[in-house]
Amino acid sequence: MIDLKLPLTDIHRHLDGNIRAQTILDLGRQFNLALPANSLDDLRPHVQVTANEPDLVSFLQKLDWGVKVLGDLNACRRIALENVEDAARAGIHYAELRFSPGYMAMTHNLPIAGVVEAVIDGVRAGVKQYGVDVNLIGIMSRTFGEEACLRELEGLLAHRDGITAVDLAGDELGFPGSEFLSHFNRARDAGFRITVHAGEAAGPESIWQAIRELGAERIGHGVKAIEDRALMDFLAEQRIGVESCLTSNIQTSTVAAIANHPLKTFLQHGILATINTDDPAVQGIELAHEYEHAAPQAGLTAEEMRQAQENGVTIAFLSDAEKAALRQRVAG
Ligand SMILES: O=c1[nH]cnc2c1ncn2[C@@H]1O[C@H](CO)[C@@H](O)[C@H]1O
Ligand SMILES: [Zn+2]
Repeated sequence: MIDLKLPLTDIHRHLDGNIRAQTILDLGRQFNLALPANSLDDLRPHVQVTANEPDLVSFLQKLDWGVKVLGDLNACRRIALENVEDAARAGIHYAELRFSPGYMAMTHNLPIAGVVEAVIDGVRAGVKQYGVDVNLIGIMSRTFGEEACLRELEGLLAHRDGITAVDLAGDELGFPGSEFLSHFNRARDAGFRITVHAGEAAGPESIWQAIRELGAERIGHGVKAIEDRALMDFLAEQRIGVESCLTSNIQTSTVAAIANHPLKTFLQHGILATINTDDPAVQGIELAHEYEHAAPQAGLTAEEMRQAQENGVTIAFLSDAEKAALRQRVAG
């Protein structure tokens, strides 16, 4: 259940994992691309999870059509704007939208820095139009290797002022964090905040690595921390935030059954864990579903959900003044 007196945040939400099926059809037509289907109903199984996937990498393939239709920078701007509209419709007050500019640029060989600029521009227009607060997180997609990630980082650095943080996402098992030390050194030198997808496909050692070697202040998913008591203590003591995404973890087969999701244990352990979507359009869910269905099924009490909602403001990549303003705006 969502506490209407508190700000509603979604701080783990992939902009390029939330491209509307209708927009994929529109852009496919606009750029004359052969799509796997020509109607919404027929397209849906190609771009949305219909049954749980066997693993993370299979799940991630569902995002591919969304970026394959990004035929020019205007298309990137469009999906950024629509993402802000979607966040507003979901009742979100503050969103951190993340995107992988190299992944978006890949199919049509778009300039990566141009993609970053177009996303920033579309989000700015959306913020004005829909009144949601948004910060952007730039993703380096580990799936495509070190050099591709370096090009993403450079595109993000070219628009440093429009980007709040950087993240590492994609195939965690195939591309361990240890391959990206220099990327994160540069990102930290540039003053970016740091969050890393870790402990989703790989084990607790991947979370330790993200914190100690990449400088992660927050962890995306972090599910496998449940296997390491010392790590859970460390996350709580050091106030390292955990961005939980309940339905996503079921759909990627990271967690076998929702009743066994570790979020409740994390909260009981005093970890600053939060409730987020991940890739709403691909998953076929919105944030309300996570609070109203997934979280109760994961065994959270109303008080634990309230705590998770509160944690969303606490660990947001905002200044103390911005957090206070956000609370004030919602409390009215
Ligand atoms: O749940 C997830 N875990 C790991 N990586 C993800 C997840 N969802 C999306 N991406 C990755 O993020 C980039 C697009 O923003 C892509 O690299 C996509 O594979
Ligand atoms: Zn994610």
